Amino acid sequence: MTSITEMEEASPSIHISDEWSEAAESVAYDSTTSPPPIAIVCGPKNCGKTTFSRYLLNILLQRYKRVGYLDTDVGQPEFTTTGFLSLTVVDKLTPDLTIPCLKTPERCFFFGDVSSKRDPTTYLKCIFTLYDYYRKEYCKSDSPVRNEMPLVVNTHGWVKGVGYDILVDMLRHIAPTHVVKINITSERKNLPGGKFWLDDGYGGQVNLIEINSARQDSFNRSVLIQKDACLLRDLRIMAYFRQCFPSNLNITTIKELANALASHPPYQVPISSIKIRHLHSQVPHTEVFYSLNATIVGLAVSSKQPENIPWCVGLGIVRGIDTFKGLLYLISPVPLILLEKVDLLLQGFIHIPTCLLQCDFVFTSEYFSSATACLSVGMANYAMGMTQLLMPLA
Ligand SMILES: Nc1ncnc2c1ncn2[C@@H]1O[C@H](COP(=O)(O)OP(=O)(O)OP(=O)(O)O)[C@@H](O)[C@H]1O
Repeated sequence: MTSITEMEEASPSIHISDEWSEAAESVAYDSTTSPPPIAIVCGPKNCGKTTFSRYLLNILLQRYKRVGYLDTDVGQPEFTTTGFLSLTVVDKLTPDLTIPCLKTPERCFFFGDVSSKRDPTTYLKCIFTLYDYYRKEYCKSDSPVRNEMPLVVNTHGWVKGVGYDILVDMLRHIAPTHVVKINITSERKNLPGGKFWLDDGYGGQVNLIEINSARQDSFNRSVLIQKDACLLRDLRIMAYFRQCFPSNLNITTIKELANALASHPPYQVPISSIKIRHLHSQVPHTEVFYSLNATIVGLAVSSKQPENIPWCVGLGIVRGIDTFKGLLYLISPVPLILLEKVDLLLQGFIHIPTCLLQCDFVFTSEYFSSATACLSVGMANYAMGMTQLLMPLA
C-alpha cells in the first residue's frame, strides 16, 4: 500500500503545511468521537477544499479500511463527472493528490447542472438523501463496529447569499463531528467566524477547525491556482466516455476519442421502454426528441415513490433517434447489467464538449422520422456502428 510519504513524493507540487497535517490528524485520531468522524470541509471558492479533502481521505485511510466521500460540489466533483452528486466508498490511497480520478460511486444522483443555483431545493434533497443513505448503511447503531465508516464531505465554494444558506442547511442536516473551515487572505470572501451554522443554545458536540489556504514558502506566497472550470469539466466528460473503450486501446488525443466514439456501436433502446425527464426546463411534447438528440443524458432508475429522486447509474450520449423503428441509440460506458435497470433518461444542462463536436464526432443532423429519413456522413458512421448490434435495454 502506498504510504503518505510516498504519496507526498508523488505529488511534489502539493504543499501540506503543519497546520493542514495537524487538522487532518485531529479529525482522524480524535479520541472524543467514538463513532468514526463525519467531517465537512468548507470555505470560499478555490481555497483548497478539494485538495484538503483528498488529503484527509488519505489520512483517514491509514486508520480505517474505507472512507465515505460525499461530494456536494456539483460543478467539479472529485470522482464523478460534472452534474453528479454522489457518495463514493474509497478503500485505496490516492497516490497523486494532483490528479483527479473517476470512481464508480456507491450511490449518485444526476442533478444535471454545474451549480445548485437553478434548483437549491432539489440539490439539497439529493444531498440529504445521500447522507441519509450513508447513515442507514454505515452508521447503524446495531451494526458491528467494523462496518462503520468515516465520512468526508466536500462542499461548493459558493459561500455568499443563497450559497451560504444552502451550506448552513447542509451543515445542520448532517450535524458533522468536525467542520474544517479554510480561510483565504481576502477576509471578506471567507465564511463568518465561529460555528456560524448553529443557533445559540445548540447542545451538540462539534469540533470546528479553522485553517488557512496553503502557502508555499518563506514569503508566504499562495499556492492557489485559478482553475479553468470549463476546461476541467470538458476533460472530465471526455475521461468518462473514454471508459467506453479498453484502457489498452490507443486513444490519446481528442480527435482519436471523437473518432472512436463515432464508430462505437451504440446500445439500442426501445423508446417505448423509457421515460424522458427534463430537469431544469420544460420542453414541448412535440420537441422532446429534437431536444434529446446529440445530448448527454443521465441514466436513471425511476423510483416506485414518485416523490423520491431517481438514482442514477451513469451518463449516456444520445447518438441518434429513429422514431420510425421506435429506437433511440445510446453510447455509454455503463455495463449492460446496470443499463438493464434504466428506465428513465434525465436531460439537464451538461453538454457534449465542443472540442469533441469539432472533430469527427458527427451526429445525425436530425432524428429519424418516417418523413425525414436522411443520410449524411454522420449517418454512414452511425450505420456502421449498428452492424455490430447490441442488446436492447429491457
Ligand atoms: N496545498 C496545496 N498545495 C498546492 N496546490 C494547492 C494546494 N491547495 C490548493 N492548491 C491548488 O489550488 C487550486 C484550487 O484548489 P482546490 O481545487 O483544492 O480548491 P477548491 O476550494 O476545492 O476549489 P472550488 O471552490 O473551485 O471547488 C488547485 O489548482 C490546487 O491544485
